[in-house]
Amino acid sequence: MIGRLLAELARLRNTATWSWEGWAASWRNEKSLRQWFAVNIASAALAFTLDLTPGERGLILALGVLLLAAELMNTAVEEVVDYISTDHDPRAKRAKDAASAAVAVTAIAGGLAWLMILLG
Ligand SMILES: Nc1ncnc2c1ncn2[C@@H]1O[C@H](COP(=O)(O)OP(=O)(O)OP(=O)(O)O)[C@@H](O)[C@H]1O
Repeated sequence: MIGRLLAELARLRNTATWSWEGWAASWRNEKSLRQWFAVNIASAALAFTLDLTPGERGLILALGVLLLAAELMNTAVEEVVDYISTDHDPRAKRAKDAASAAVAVTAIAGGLAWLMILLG
């Protein structure tokens, strides 16, 4: 029982370490992630400055974090595609463009939430 618990804790620690390594590598190599992070800071600052309800603040913060997650997935897709081949191929384009569109759609969700909150 204790052995299984320790193994599970070690697995969790590894998962956290690898996630941190993924974040750190993406932060170093992806300008877009750093830009979206800056947008998130500005958006969060505004959410805490304006007179919003806790639910509205929560929605803005959660959508901001989801945007960072989408950007990380976009980075993952780009890395995998380039790892498989850097040859030009319509499938590579579709994969990269779909991942990029996922970021755009998530950003639109955040923009819509802000619009609805501000327009009431
Ligand atoms: N191997 C490939 N085959 C076909 N099209 C590709 C390939 N690699 C990239 N593209 C396309 O070329 C365009 C630019 O892609 P690229 O990966 O250079 O973008 P990027 O400017 O580096 O993107 P980001 O700023 O998100 O990192 C996109 O439409 C992408 O789908």
